[in-house]
Amino acid sequence: MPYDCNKRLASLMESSLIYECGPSCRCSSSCTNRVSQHGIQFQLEIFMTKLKGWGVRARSFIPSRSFVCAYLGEVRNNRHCESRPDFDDYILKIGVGKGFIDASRCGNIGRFINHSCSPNLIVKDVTNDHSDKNLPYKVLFAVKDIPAGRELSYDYKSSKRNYFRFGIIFATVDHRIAIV
Ligand SMILES: C[S@@+](CC[C@H](N)C(=O)[O-])C[C@H]1O[C@@H](n2cnc3c(N)ncnc32)[C@H](O)[C@@H]1O
Repeated sequence: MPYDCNKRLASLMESSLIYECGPSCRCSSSCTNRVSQHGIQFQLEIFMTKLKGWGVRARSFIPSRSFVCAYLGEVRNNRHCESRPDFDDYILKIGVGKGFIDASRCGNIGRFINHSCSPNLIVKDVTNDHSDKNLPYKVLFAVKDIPAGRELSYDYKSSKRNYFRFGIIFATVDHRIAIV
C-alpha cells in the first residue's frame, strides 16, 4: 500500500506510479488508499512574495509525507511552440516523452508554487482510474514537516527542466484538463 494508516505516503523513496483505489474498487470513500482524489485537506494561502511574484504558504502545520495538492492544467502533447520565456516554468512532464501538463493559461493553486533547490514538496505520479503511466496525475506531497506560515516549494529542475534539456518539446493538441 502506498499510504500508511494516516493517509500519508508510506515512503518518500517510492518512485513508481502510485495506484490509489478507484471506481472499480469496492472499498468506501474513506479507504486509506484514497488520498489525492479527496482534494486539498490543509489550508493553503496564495501570497505575494518579496522577489518571486506570487507564492503559496501553509496556513497550518503539514506533517511530512502528507498530500498537499495536485498540479492541474491543460494536458498537451505533440509539438508545442510557445513564445513566452517563462513558459517552461509552468509545465510538468508526464509519462515518457508523451506530453506535459501546462498550467501557464489555467490551473489550480499548484501553479503558484515557487521553485527551491531545498524544497519542502516533491512531485509524485498518481492514478486511481487507469494504469496508463503516461497519463498520471501530478501530485505534490510534503517531504518534511512544514510549519504554519512556511512557503511551499518544489524543485523545478527534477520535475520539468530536464524535459527540455534533452531537446524534446511537445505540443499543441489539448486533449484533457486534469481534474482531481
Ligand atoms: C510556476 S510560476 C510560480 C508562481 C509565480 N511566482 C507567479 O507569480 O505566478 C513560475 C515563475 O515564478 C517565478 N519563480 C519561481 N520560483 C522562483 C525562485 N526560486 N526565484 C525567483 N523566481 C521564482 C519565476 O518568475 C517563474 O517563471
